[in-house]
Amino acid sequence: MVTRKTVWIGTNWKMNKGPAEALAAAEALKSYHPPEGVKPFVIIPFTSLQAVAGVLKTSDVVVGAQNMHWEESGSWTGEISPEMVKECGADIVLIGHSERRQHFAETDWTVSRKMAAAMRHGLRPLLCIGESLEEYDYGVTDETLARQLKIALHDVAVEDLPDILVAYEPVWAIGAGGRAADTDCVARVHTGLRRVLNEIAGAEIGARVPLLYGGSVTQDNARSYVEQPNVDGVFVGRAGWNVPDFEKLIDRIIEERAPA
Ligand SMILES: O=C(COP(=O)(O)O)[C@@H](O)CO
Repeated sequence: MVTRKTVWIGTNWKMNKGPAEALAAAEALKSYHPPEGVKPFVIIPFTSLQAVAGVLKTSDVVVGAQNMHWEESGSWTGEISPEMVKECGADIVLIGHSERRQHFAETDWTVSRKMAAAMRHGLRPLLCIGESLEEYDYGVTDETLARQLKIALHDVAVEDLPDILVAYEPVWAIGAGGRAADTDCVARVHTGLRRVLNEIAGAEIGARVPLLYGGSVTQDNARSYVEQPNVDGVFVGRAGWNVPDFEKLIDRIIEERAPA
C-alpha cells in the first residue's frame, strides 16, 4: 500500500482563460474527485477568481490567486490587496513566480513582504523559487535557492511554516522553451531545500513543509518527480490548462505510482 503524506498537484492558468472560459473550466472541474491523499489546486487569473472560487467552494479542488500586494490598501494602482484576494474566496496565493521576478521586477524583498502579508491574512502562500540558466551554469543553484528561501521566510513564524507550500521551479525548465529538470537533479535540490528548512525551523517542522517541483511537468513525467524523496507534489503549467488533461495527469500519478 502507498503510505505517503498529502501530494499537492496544481496548475497555474497564468494569463489564460477569460471569465467565460474560466467558469466553464471550473464547472467541469467541480465534480472531480481526486485519489485519496491528493490535493488538487488551480491558480486563477484575478478576473475569474471570485467566480471560480464560488463554483469550486464545495469541491475537492483548492483555488488560488496568482499574485498580490503586501499592503492592506492604499495608492497602489493596478494592485490587489491580501484582503481582496481573501474576499474573492482564494485559499492559496502564488508568490514569487519566476515570470513575476523576471518581467515585473519582483525581488526577494517584495517576495518576503508578500509572504508575511499572506500569513497575516490567513492565505496559504505558494512560494516559487528557482535559479536562472546562468546561475545553474555557474553552479550556484543551491546558494541561489537558499538565499531566495531564507529571505522569503524571514518574517514568517517558524511554527507557521507547515502551512506554506514551496515550489522549486528552475527558470530554465519553465514554459515552451523550457527543458524539464531530470529527476536526479530534482531529488538532489529538494534534499538541499529540506536541509535549509530544517536549519531554519528544526527538523520536526522542516519535514512538514511541502516541497513541489514545477517546470515542463507532463502526464508522462509527473509521476517520476513525485516518486523522489522530499517531493510532495508538482506544479504544472501548460499540461494542466485543459481540465480533462489535468485530471488525467493527477490520476496517472497515482495509478502508476509504485507501492511504497
Ligand atoms: O510556470 C510553471 C510551469 O509551467 P510549464 O508550462 O509547466 O512549464 C509553474 O509555475 C506552474 O505553472
